[in-house]
Amino acid sequence: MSGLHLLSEILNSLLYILPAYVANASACIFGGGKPLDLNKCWPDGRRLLGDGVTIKGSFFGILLGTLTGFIEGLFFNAPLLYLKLGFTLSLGAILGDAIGSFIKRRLNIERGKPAPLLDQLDFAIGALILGSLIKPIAIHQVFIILLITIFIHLFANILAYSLKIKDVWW
Ligand SMILES: CC(C)=CCC/C(C)=C/CC/C(C)=C/CC/C(C)=C/COC[C@@H](COP(=O)(O)O)OC/C=C(\C)CC/C=C(\C)CC/C=C(\C)CCC=C(C)C
Ligand SMILES: Nc1ccn([C@@H]2O[C@H](COP(=O)(O)OP(=O)(O)OP(=O)(O)O)[C@@H](O)[C@H]2O)c(=O)n1
Ligand SMILES: [Mg+2]
Repeated sequence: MSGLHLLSEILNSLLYILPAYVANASACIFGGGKPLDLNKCWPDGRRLLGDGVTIKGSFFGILLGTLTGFIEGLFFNAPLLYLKLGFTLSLGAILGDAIGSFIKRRLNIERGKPAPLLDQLDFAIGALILGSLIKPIAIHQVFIILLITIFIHLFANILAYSLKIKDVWW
């Protein structure tokens, strides 16, 4: 594979997963308030999801991620396909992040405490599963996305921390 080919594979992968990135970042930027689990606990006595998964964050995450997909679709001349893709990627990102929080609570990891790899990849895995129902991608692109997401997520979180949008840098 030539360098140029690799670069275009990476750019294509980033364009594919972009709505999920916007969904995750928007949930963080516009989130807060009433938790999605409505303060309910699991039989283990701990919260179902915790205070880090909110109704407002989930709503704006899905809305702005879907809008991002639609805007991409205008460029690619397939607005309806990308609207659907944007929606499934965003819903998958928010669900994946919520499942990540569910797993963290079951492992007795408090809200906001780190769970390496799970924190970086939960939303991307959720997005890839639902997004591929609308527009499947090759397996090597899945690996490119997962690998790059680890670094972009870390970078975005450090940026969000320095902008005081997040309390921790992971
Ligand atoms: C465009 C529309 C319709 C709306 C814009 C929505 C919006 C407000 C977007 C914000 C994007 C942005 C520039 C964010 C800056 C970074 C920041 C403050 C992020 C806060 O995110 C925190 C973190 C929370 O994660 P956690 O809950 O799991 O702990 O979210 C992680 C964020 C990301 C993984 C992605 C952030 C990155 C982007 C949104 C843009 C990345 C862009 C590229 C990699 C380049 C795209 C490549 C091509 C070819 C276009
Ligand atoms: N569906 C979501 C996802 C995220 N957020 C917001 O984005 C922040 C960062 O998300 P994340 O790092 O996933 O949450 P944590 O607070 O670290 O909680 P957890 O340990 O459950 O991951 C959350 O605190 C919350 O304010 C939200 O409001 N709604
Ligand atoms: Mg999380």
